[in-house]
Amino acid sequence: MAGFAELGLSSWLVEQCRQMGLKQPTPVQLGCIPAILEGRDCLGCAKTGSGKTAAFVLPILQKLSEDPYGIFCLVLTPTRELAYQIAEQFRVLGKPLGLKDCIIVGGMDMVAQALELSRKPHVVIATPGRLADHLRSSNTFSIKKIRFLVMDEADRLLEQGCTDFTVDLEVILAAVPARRQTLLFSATLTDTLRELQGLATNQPFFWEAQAPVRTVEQLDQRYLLVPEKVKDAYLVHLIQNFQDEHEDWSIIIFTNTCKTCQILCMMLRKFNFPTMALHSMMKQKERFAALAKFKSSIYRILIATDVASRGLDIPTVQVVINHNTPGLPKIYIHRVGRTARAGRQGQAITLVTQYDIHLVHAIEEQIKKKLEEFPVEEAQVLQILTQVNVVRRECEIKLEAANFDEKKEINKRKQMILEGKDPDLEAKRKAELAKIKQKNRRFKEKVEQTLQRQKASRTDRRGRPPRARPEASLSLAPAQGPA
Ligand SMILES: Nc1ncnc2c1ncn2[C@@H]1O[C@H](COP(=O)(O)OP(=O)(O)OP(=O)(O)O)[C@@H](O)[C@H]1O
Repeated sequence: MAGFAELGLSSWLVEQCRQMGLKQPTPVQLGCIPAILEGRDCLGCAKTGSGKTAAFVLPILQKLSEDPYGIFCLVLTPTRELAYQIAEQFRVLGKPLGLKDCIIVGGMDMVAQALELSRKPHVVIATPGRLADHLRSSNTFSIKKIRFLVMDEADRLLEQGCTDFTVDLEVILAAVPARRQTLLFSATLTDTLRELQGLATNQPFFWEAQAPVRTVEQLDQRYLLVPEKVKDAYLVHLIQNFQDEHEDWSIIIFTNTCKTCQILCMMLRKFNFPTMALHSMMKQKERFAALAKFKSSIYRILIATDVASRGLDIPTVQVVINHNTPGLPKIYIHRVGRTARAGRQGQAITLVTQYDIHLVHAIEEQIKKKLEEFPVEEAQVLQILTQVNVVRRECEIKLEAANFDEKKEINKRKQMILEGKDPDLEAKRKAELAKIKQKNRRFKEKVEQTLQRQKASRTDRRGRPPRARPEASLSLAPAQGPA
């Protein structure tokens, strides 16, 4: 098998790889590095934990060493934590170059960032929102001459999820040169391939790992069917067992909302589990601190929203627990990909309620693998059920007293103001929309009731004696429809 040197990388980079413990290139590196060195655009789709970051960092560093200037490369990524992680890889592998990097993410001091940008770093690693803010408000730096534009987790950057990057990306794409190399990477590129291909037009090279299953082989994937009301007792039971059976352990638990994340963190701490929370309602400094404490194993459990589901590389994580079944298979793929990375073993357990079974089927269909049931002694769970529910309720009350929802509302308003929207006007629009929806729903219900009655009356006329129907006068007159 070809080594890093055979891919066309210079000896100093091969030495950097050796020092970092990267002995042989992974398949995505084997495929993409030569194409990028040739000057082609690249779309790299490979499983989680397969070394996609080095697949773009190494050839960029090589090109930078041949013609060093700033700003040479711009890397966009959807989350702040991921930006820091990518910067770290650039720094370590690019040390002999004296690489200057600059991280531009939200939640950090904008003035300090502007100053750093004006010093022409070689590589800028940014989340789209904050970089677009700088482009709108400052003319002390330029990305007009960049050679490389990288979009890590490219499908997330382009999809219109709860954080929509479209407007910010427009600002950024208008500021970069047309003549550039564009590199797009993700474990789930294929879903948005058509949109992505519009960005990579320079002899694009597409690399996709050929594998029957979309998740890694070393990952043991389980589900646990639990009634909604006893979910938390199962969670506590799972963690307790894992703690009892392993000496060196780390778990990431994913939840669907910031509030659940916060409540569960408080609850697990009451049971003396060393837990840190990570979600978007936390201050950025707290987010970094939480992650650092988890990475250094001071805390063994990280309970997070999907802000941590993509890209984070924490080799010690042995288990991922999905407290809720992800609504999209692609979110599942990224979440469970936080374990079993770089050839290591790992386990993923998804808590499934009776309402989520269809979601599990969708996941299985996408990943092309059946999840197996995780065996649990129900009697043991029942023993702690009341205690867990009482503790959870206490935590909920405590959080309510701390005005968590109110803070969320304030944060939302701040965000709207930053986006140039009027929060009161938005609230009014939302309320009007809700009213119209409610009116529509009522109208639909009335129509359905009327149709049912008409059907019943036809059946009656065909044989049975007619029943008294006082409300049968309801008609389908248009006046009853929504305005
Ligand atoms: N050639 C290699 N040999 C051994 N380990 C490697 C190699 N390349 C990268 N790694 C290691 O593999 C781990 C995962 O790499 P990386 O974070 O780049 O994965 P990824 O493919 O970007 O995953 P995700 O899709 O989750 O973002 C890292 O710890 C990295 O140091």
